Amino acid sequence: MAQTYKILVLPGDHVGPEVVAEALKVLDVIEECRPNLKFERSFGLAGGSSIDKHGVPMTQAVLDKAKSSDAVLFGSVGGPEWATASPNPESGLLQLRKHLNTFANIRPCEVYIPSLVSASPIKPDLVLGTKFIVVRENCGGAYFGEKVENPDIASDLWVYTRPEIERCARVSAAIARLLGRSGDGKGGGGPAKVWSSDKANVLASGRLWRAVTQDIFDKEFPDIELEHQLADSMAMLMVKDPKRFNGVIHTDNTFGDILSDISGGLTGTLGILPSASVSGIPGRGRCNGVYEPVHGSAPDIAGKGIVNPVAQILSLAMMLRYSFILGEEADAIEQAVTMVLDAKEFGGLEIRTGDLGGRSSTVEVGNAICQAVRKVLNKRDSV
Ligand SMILES: NC(=O)c1ccc[n+]([C@@H]2O[C@H](COP(=O)([O-])OP(=O)(O)OC[C@H]3O[C@@H](n4cnc5c(N)ncnc54)[C@H](O)[C@@H]3O)[C@@H](O)[C@H]2O)c1
Ligand SMILES: CC(C)[C@H](C(=O)O)[C@@H](O)C(=O)O
Ligand SMILES: [Mg+2]
Repeated sequence: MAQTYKILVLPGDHVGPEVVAEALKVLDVIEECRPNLKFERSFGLAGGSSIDKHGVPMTQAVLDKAKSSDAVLFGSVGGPEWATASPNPESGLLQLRKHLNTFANIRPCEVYIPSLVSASPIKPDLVLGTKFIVVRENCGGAYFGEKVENPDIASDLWVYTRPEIERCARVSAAIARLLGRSGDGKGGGGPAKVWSSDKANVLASGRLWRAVTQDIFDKEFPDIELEHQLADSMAMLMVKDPKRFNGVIHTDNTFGDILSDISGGLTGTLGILPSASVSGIPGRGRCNGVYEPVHGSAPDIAGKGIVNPVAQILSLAMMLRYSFILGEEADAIEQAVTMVLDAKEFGGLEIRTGDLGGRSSTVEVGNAICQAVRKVLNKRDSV
């Protein structure tokens, strides 16, 4: 009897549908190689495309469908044509995250092969070997506090409660254990170091963030090394000396948004950075989640067939790992991406999109990754 997983697919706007199409091809390959797994997919509108059809960026029907699914594969939303829409496309994504209580957003950044280094604007010896995972609080802070919006005055209440910080700290600790100090993803060398990033020198919410984080690590994770770093200097040091933060960066919603885009500056592109917004503690059984690249809808390159699908495909791998506990299949996707980026798969032929200095199309990269996934899984079966 096949194990069935229900996935709601929300491609969104602009490049969203282009990259989601490639991730779905990879899912087809997993099904083809693993006949005992079935990924039942339903589709919906989100963001601008939902505004155009329904007048709102997220309908109740889509929210209900998301809740009754095992996970959501999300593309990206927004674009200049909805710049004055109220509510705007982006608020649909926030509604979805809140509705599913995906309180932690896991955003890995890794520069692990020389061919990726060439795409980075940072000096090779500084950037090669960078491996950190931002764990961003995802359902609170300035994003979700009470808003005032008038023509002459506006405000966003940046509010955090103790339980909101505690649960995010538990995810950061779990990720530190899974990642391991050696960065092998299997917890090698004991838990990775956790850097908590805040503005405790200015913001009351930052002082609470720091105090609660320290409490939780003292009480529940005394074996994990924790260090606090102000978010502004962290942003500077991440660029100057990225490997300094190898480990886990535990931070609030706003700083997490910014620090995870700095990751894109380190890799030279957002096109390879995935993310998982999860509603539970990784490693402790299945949880619902929204799997979305860090990048947005990239209207500047949409419709040209040149967007990098890697971030979306790696987000799919995170779905398999965290929501479905299919670690082997997730590993296979990650390995396949490395094989393609590293030009190890196709006789040294460089298959990569323009953001990584290549000339391949979105579809060519997607096809190459599919082929590599097939190879990895079939090889495993024959061992
Ligand atoms: N998860 C989401 O849906 C999400 C995330 C971020 C931004 N947005 C929205 O996306 C829209 C555009 O935002 P933006 O331009 O500030 O950020 P963006 O992430 O869409 O693009 C920033 C730059 O990175 C490039 N880029 C992004 N993804 C790429 C990929 N996969 N391959 C190659 N190049 C890539 C773009 O071409 C652009 O030059 C806005 O409406 C924003 O609110 C949505
Ligand atoms: C589109 C927007 C709501 C979103 C965020 O700020 O969380 C995006 O920038 C991201 O990083 O996922
Ligand atoms: Mg962002």
